[in-house]
Amino acid sequence: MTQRPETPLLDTIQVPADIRRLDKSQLPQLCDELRQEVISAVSVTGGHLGAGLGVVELTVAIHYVFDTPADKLIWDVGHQCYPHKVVTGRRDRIRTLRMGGGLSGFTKRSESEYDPFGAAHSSTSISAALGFAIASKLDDRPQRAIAVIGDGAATAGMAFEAMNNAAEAGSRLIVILNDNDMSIAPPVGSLRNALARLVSSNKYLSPRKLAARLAGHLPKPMRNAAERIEEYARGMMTGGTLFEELGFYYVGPVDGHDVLSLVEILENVKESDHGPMLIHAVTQKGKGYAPAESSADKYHGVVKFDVVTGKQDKGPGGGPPAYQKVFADALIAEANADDKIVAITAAMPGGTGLDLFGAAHPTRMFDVGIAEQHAVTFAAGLAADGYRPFCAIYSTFLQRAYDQVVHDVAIQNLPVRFAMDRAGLVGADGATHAGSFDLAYLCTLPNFVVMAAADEVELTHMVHTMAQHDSGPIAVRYPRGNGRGLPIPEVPEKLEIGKGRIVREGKTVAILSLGTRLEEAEKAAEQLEAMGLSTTVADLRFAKPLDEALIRKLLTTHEVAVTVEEAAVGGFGAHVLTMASDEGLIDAGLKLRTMRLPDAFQDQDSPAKQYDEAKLNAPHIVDTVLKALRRNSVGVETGVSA
Ligand SMILES: Cc1ncc(C[n+]2csc(CCOP(=O)(O)OP(=O)(O)O)c2C)c(N)n1
Ligand SMILES: CC(=O)[C@@H](O)[C@H](O)COP(=O)(O)O
Ligand SMILES: [Mg+2]
Repeated sequence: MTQRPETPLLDTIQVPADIRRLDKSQLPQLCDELRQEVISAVSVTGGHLGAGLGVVELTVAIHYVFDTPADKLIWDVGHQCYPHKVVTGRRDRIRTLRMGGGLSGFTKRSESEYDPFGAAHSSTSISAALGFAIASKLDDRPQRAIAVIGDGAATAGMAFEAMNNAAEAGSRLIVILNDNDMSIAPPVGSLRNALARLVSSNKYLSPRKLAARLAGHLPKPMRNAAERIEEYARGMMTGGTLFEELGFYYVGPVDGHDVLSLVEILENVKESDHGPMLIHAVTQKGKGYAPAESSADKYHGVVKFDVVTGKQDKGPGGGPPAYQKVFADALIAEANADDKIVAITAAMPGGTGLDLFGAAHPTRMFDVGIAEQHAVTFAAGLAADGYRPFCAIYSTFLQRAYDQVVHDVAIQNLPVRFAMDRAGLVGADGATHAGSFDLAYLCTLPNFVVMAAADEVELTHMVHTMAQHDSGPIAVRYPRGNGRGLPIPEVPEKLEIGKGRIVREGKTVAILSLGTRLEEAEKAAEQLEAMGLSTTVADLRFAKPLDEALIRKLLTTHEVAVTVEEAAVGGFGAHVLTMASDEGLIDAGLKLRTMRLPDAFQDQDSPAKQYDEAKLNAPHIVDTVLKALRRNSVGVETGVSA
């Protein structure tokens, strides 16, 4: 059991008002204790550690200076919010982080009044904060909105869309740029270089110097030419010109770990009336925990670990490979044989496996930063000019680029390949990261081919098939986690587009599976056979185009047909139903049922528990069949239909 740290001062803190009652001189000790508490908690829960350690001082300083929850504090992504949760009435539950029934791993409105806005997908904080700031302005309330956005999240277009509008908010909007020179991987692009120049070419701004500047600073409209020259000179010197031109008063760079200096700077900022302020805080991801500070990823995401050694409990190892590795290995093999294959990630090289691809083909891997919309249209441009781009974006994050998928890829019928990892339910990250909707949002698009891999062998075949598919857009989905331990074929098959496969022959019941629910479908078939119900299991492989011949055969030769998919309504099952209805296949009394994710956002839990809750495992498949056949749980006729 991890020894809990001694935290005598933190023990006196329930909510931020308790922090505000402290003497300023006590804040450094509070930060130390808060940091130890976060390390201890995450060592037993796992989760996001590095980002939170980097904002301990910012958390304490912001809550000390601003009147939260009246002043709205919005954390971008929200993965760094654990220190915030400890000091906002949730310390007693902090060791339930990301567990079923426990605290969310991100900020969440339903969890606390101190979480005015939910997060998890990045780059939303300034837009949301602007909403609160304008509401406060319209109501003539004094409340401010403070957005804390990381240097990675700041690379997304949405952040600039919000900054472009920020002037509206006047002094009610404060943006704190938390610059730790890290995304999940090292950050990329020109903004990163601009920030690095800014930090390297300037000493930290002192509270006294800031106060002098603010005192001497005239409101923009009154500013004369001299003032403007001074501002540009300052901007050039400080590099804040970019933000100044976007309408912010740039304050920085400041030391994001000097809590007393932060407090004074924030107090200056709070009193200023110079319009939207952008404070450039320089921090260190993983700050204060040596194993995190010294690791390449700064312990961005960790499993349970030993606090003393930092050693993570990753299990015995040697099990089946993660799907992202299977994907990467397959793509590397294709790229070895075809120099037109390129790969694109939106700041997720490790999670997608493209870090492996980049090691093998460094000139053909592109990390565009947190910029999914750009990634898709960038891929479309490459495809339009004869390349074979593989856009590897998690299912949930691809949602952000849907118009680019429709407008730039589908309508133009460009051969962009989409590798959608984390399809289906993802466990600890909860509803914001579930890949529930990609079948619904892609299968409705003309020209698209949409596949779902049932296991690692199928994924290998599908990557090969995608590499050969030049006639239009094609996507494959596969889940978070590891394969079934099946041998990966040396020579992958090129699958016939739109053709599924029978994996088990039967007569009475047909289970039409799409994706990795196949394993549960096969278990269900065993259970049904034991009740005397002969069961066929098919892996349809393609959600679009459907294997209509196979579906027609199954639906006209079995009494019951059940579709199963790890996706929300509107995907595979819906399209099978549409086909069955169009062809009158359900007119003659066929019992057809679709099994899919519930019409609900499921909170975090283990994937197994989530799929049980979603009624998408073997017992529920059996139950669906028995109810359709009006049989009880042991398969005996009851005459009662479901
Ligand atoms: C739209 C979107 N794309 C990708 C991610 C995955 N992601 C989570 S945190 C992160 C890096 C964020 O970097 P930064 O904003 O600098 O925060 P830090 O972790 O450095 O504190 C990424 C890419 C996401 N949450 N949302
Ligand atoms: C906070 C965030 O969005 C990422 O860190 C995400 O949690 C990664 O998900 P995986 O752990 O499935 O790669
Ligand atoms: Mg960062």
